[in-house]
Amino acid sequence: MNAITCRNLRKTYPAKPPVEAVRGIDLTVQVGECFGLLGPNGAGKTTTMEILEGLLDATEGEVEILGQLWGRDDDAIRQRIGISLQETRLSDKLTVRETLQLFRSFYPRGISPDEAMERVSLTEKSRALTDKLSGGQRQRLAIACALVGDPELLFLDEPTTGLDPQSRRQLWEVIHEFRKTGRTVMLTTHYMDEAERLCDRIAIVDAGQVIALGTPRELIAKIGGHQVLEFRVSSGTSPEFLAELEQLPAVQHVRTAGETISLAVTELHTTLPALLERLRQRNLELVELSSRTASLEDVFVTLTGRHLRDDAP
Ligand SMILES: Nc1ncnc2c1ncn2[C@@H]1O[C@H](COP(=O)(O)OP(=O)(O)OP(=O)(O)O)[C@@H](O)[C@H]1O
Repeated sequence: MNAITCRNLRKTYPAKPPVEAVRGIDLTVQVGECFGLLGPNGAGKTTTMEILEGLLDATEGEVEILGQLWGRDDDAIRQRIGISLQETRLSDKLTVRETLQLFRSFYPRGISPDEAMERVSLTEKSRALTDKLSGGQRQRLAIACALVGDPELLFLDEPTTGLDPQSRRQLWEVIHEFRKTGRTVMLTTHYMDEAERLCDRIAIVDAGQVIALGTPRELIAKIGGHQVLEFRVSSGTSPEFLAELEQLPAVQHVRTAGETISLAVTELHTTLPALLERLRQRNLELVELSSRTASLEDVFVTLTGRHLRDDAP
């Protein structure tokens, strides 16, 4: 049995012109996996998640959750999943404990509100009204609400968007603890570090389609180079020079962003001396040079020519 199976998922929003938000997505998520949908704003991640969560009807396609079908076994599925939406509206008239008691009342079985608070480290705030919580605490409460029914499968839509680094790490820890019990997590994010850190497998989504699927390592291996060499030269570059770079040993891809040139390389120690020699022959002065390990951001940029986040350099 898989935790999630969907076939040929499509969603077209009625608008003028209609918006094809999801354009034929097939996914299989195994029990115990943490699976991530990674993609830029508007890629169709939330739409896909909401269909998988049973909150939105697909235009086409079928979704099976833990061996049961949306449209046939809805009540049974709802007892087995927990959902944390991109934005959770909590009643500001309720305390943390009351909020969790309310959510607990929706499920015939589950964990106690106290245990849910404990799991997300909110015990000290049990009597605080929800509108007195910080952003990170509110988000942890939203996840506690998703955990209070003791779900087998947890859906998290952009769980850490807008949070400070410390709050993000706290949330990662909550997810990590949940997974220790062998349960499944499906999340969306546009933070590549989050996807790399949390997910066993990732589907990179762009314009309503999966453009790459695999473990973070497999995806990075797909672009050919595990290292990225970035540099700038003083006097600009020419198309001939860029073409020459592609011929350097161990270079898989050449990319430019403004004046910065990035080379995806398989063997840094082979490429670097050859690059320096080429610059010397062309009388080009190096102004900046750095190397780093390739990331999922590099995968996305290589596949689409765009960055995952609008504010990325
Ligand atoms: N109710 C709706 N009516 C019409 N278009 C919609 C509706 N909801 C979403 N869309 C459009 O569908 C596309 C996919 O949106 P979706 O929210 O699924 O993307 P996303 O990847 O989750 O992006 P984000 O990270 O910004 O949430 C976008 O072009 C969006 O504008």
